[in-house]
Amino acid sequence: MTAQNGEASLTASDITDSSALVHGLTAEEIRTLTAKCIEAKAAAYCPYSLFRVGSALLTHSGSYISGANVENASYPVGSCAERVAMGSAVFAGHRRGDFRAIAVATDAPEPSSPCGMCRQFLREFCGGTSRL
Ligand SMILES: O=c1ccn([C@H]2C[C@H](O)[C@@H](CO)O2)c(=O)[nH]1
Ligand SMILES: [Zn+2]
Repeated sequence: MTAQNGEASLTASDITDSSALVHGLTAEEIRTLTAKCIEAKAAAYCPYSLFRVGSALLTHSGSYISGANVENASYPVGSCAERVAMGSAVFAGHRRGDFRAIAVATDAPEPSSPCGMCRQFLREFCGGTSRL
């Protein structure tokens, strides 16, 4: 699930029961994921791109784990928000099969989807059933 909070933005309160059904989550879970990934964006370290990204994971046990992008002067060394969130989750003890959903927020007007490196990184822990 991708959320933006620039213009034409999605906020947690826009989530309806039917949009939640599409993702196989409850409306409350999507609202919380939306709020958490937007909040996480504020912690981004992105002096090079100036593109803030926040991410939030929901585990089957009901935990929410957030991350934001952390850049580096050597650009490829930086990490996307999704990998920061997943790295924190793994550090907290979560493993493959623990994840129900991952949400991503940016300031862009259109939804943004994870890059190839994040897809590979997430695949290690999400299998094929986690919702984006
Ligand atoms: O899904 C995405 C796409 C981009 N970025 C970051 C990487 C870089 O710091 C900045 C610009 O690409 O946004 C993420 O964190 N997640
Ligand atoms: Zn990425």
